[in-house]
Amino acid sequence: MILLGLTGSIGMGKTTIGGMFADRGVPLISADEIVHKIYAGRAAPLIEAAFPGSVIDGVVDRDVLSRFVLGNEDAMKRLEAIVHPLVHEEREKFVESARRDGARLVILDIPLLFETGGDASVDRVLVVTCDEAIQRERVLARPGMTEEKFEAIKSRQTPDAEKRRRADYVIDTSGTFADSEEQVDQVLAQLLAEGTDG
Ligand SMILES: CC(C)(COP(=O)(O)OP(=O)(O)OC[C@H]1O[C@@H](n2cnc3c(N)ncnc32)[C@H](O)[C@@H]1O)[C@@H](O)C(=O)NCCC(=O)NCCS
Ligand SMILES: Nc1ncnc2c1ncn2[C@@H]1O[C@H](COP(=O)(O)OP(=O)(O)OP(=O)(O)O)[C@@H](O)[C@H]1O
Repeated sequence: MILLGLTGSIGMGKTTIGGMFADRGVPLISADEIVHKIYAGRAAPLIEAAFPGSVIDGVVDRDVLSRFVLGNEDAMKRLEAIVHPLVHEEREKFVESARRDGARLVILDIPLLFETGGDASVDRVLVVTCDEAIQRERVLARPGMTEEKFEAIKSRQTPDAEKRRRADYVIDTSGTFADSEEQVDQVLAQLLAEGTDG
């Protein structure tokens, strides 16, 4: 079974590209989705204890939490120390179950793959990229996004050019959705051919 790490900087299209692989039947688990799930569950009491007032009705409020951590490196590190081990556990469970099901390929969508050294525990890395101007336009169009928030997030992410250098596969989402679908088909064909070679 090939473990493919999927990553890319904010707004470059990880989630969209991951969805295209999932549409083609590839099992995929997303770190962001795990975070959403545990913020409504077992992470909530731990986060409330560390960042009082950040949990509302049992669910982590991401806007409140952002105000604690964005631009505050110490606070962000404390948050990550709570969240990342739980994410890791959930991901391991998923990979084991895909292995039991006989999957040939599993995709792990991990925004911070390089930043957390996760690239060492996957077999191949796919980086999703796009033109910087398109990235900015997409991200600033999101509700609640500000220039400061965008810069704070970007400053904690490995630069796109470095990600591309370290990738085994690159998909560029600057074009149309059809262009992206075509690149997904090409990468998938290469991966499955590799898997057959043993
Ligand atoms: C800071 C939080 C509250 C902001 O939530 P919000 O819903 O506004 O944004 P969202 O989660 O969609 O993230 C927006 C962008 O920031 C990136 N990002 C998220 N956390 C981090 C981080 N710790 N360091 C760098 N970039 C990050 C995401 O990958 C994405 O590109 C949230 O991202 C969070 O709780 N992060 C800590 C957990 C974490 O490390 N998650 C990353 C995947 S494990
Ligand atoms: N050709 C394309 N391929 C993929 N996405 C595209 C394309 N054209 C426009 N988009 C848009 O770009 C946006 C990419 O956002 P997406 O959520 O996939 O990025 P992301 O990298 O997962 O972001 P984040 O890091 O914040 O989680 C989506 O709104 C998508 O509709």
